[in-house]
Amino acid sequence: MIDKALFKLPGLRSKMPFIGTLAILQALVIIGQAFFMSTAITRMWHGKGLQPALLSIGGFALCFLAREVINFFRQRFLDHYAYQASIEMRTQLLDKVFKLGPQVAAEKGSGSLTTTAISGIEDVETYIKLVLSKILNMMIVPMVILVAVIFLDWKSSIVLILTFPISILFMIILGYAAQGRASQQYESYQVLSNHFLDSLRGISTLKYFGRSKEYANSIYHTSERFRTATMRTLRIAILSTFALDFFSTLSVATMALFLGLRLMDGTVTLFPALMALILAPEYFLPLREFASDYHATLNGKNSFQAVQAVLAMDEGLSFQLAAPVFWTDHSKLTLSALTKEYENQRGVKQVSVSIEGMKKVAIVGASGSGKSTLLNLLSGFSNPTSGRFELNNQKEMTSLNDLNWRKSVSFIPQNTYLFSASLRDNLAFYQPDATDEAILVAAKHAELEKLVETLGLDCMIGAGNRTLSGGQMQRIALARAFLSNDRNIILLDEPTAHLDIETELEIKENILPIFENKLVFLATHRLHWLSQMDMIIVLNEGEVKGIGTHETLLNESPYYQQLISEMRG
Ligand SMILES: Nc1ncnc2c1ncn2[C@@H]1O[C@H](COP(=O)(O)OP(=O)(O)OP(=O)(O)O)[C@@H](O)[C@H]1O
Repeated sequence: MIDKALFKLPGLRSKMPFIGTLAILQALVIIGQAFFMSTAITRMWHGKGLQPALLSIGGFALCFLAREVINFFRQRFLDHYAYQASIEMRTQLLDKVFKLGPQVAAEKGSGSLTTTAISGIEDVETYIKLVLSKILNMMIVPMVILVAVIFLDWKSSIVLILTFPISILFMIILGYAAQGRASQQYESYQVLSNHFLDSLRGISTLKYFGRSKEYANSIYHTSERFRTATMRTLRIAILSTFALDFFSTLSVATMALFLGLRLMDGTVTLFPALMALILAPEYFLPLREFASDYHATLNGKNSFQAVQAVLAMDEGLSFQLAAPVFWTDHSKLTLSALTKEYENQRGVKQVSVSIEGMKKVAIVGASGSGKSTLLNLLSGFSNPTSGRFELNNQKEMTSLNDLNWRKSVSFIPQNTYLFSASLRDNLAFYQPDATDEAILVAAKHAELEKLVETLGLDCMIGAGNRTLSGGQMQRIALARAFLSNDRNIILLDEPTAHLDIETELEIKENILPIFENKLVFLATHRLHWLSQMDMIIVLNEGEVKGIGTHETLLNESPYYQQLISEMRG
């Protein structure tokens, strides 16, 4: 029910004594309420009239008020603390997601991450409030009331002592069953979130191929699974509420029966009997209040664990760069036995290569040979499963997932992401302070002159705005790289894949001068790049099949010869 990691929340331990003290105070005013009410009734029962009872009624009203005031302040205090803690947790979560980079979205799913960061954190906020108020109340209030009942009438306290552990035991048994169901519910929620977001992203493709109805059905079935899982959890949660209500009512009734019999026997007087009876429902109240929010507690616990799981993810950094790297003729990057395994075991295996100075390195291989995987490792967007990087023979790193490294590279991925922003901001992505003149020069190099003329730099593009073709998007990615003066390491993943061969050759003329005085990694399927490269890494099923210049590989590597003839078509 309570996750131990919850106690590691900043400031929580120091707040516990205060909330515990409020729970004790609350128990005392409940006893006060019962005392004054029993006194008033007893006095009136003994025919002393209303006058002497008025003082006790006033005392009762005061205790009632004090109880409400304590509740109000405790609630405000908890609301404030839980809100602050959840904001802090959301900030940590987002920080961590940005530090981990795209690999966390690939691993957990963007939909699941988004729901964790939004509704998940809200569930955690409720969870913190519930744990701090209801669970603490459940541990303190019944005990204080029990002591009072023991003093009033120890025989009545036996009923309370016997039924409380039974109720708790019952709750634990149901709790285990509910936990399993709630975990299934949470898993199906994550699947639904990912499935929904993926379908939304691919909606135009689905529509284009006439498969949108099929997907609508698939989302319906996924949400049905989530609904069924939710209903199963709720069934157990409601069962536990019913069971607790039943046990507490039964024990209060049993106590009332025995007290009635003993009152008639004269073995107990009216005042202690009445006060013990008034206190009995209060004894069970914290337990019942907790049971009524049981479902929310389970949701909150699952969300809390999901957040903790992301926060505990390894950033894969054994060493952090102190500043962005400016690549020089003497800089050196060594990859040693670099391996990246996905669940399907593919990726890249044991890649070892050393690159020095302003080299232009091509990565070639058939589709699925691991080109993008290697570029993602070089960009720091994913962590290797094993192996290491060495920078300038001194800094050994288990991953390049380092903010300063990412600030050193321009990365042109296969699919360019356009931000919902102006054309200017999209072009100046790596160089936000670039002047309009510099932006226009970069746009010209990327053959985007006409587009800029037609739309203007202020035109909003990206999600929800003006859409661009695949080729135009890729040219924007190239213009971004052309504009980035401070980053002289460029990674390009099939940079011209969406362009027709004429445009590609035109842009190539502009790209080649920009490659000068830069370290370049270029993954490509196109033959015409290879003769202009200083080094070619040949991959086949994730393994290196050869490293060298175009000429040496042509003479020495039969696999490269075969690949080249396949590329020629
Ligand atoms: N996120 C991932 N999860 C699981 N497997 C993956 C993932 N990314 C790539 N793979 C697998 O790793 C292998 C290498 O993929 P990669 O995208 O690196 O190849 P590629 O040479 O760039 O292919 P292409 O030329 O088609 O872009 C493939 O078998 C692919 O299915």
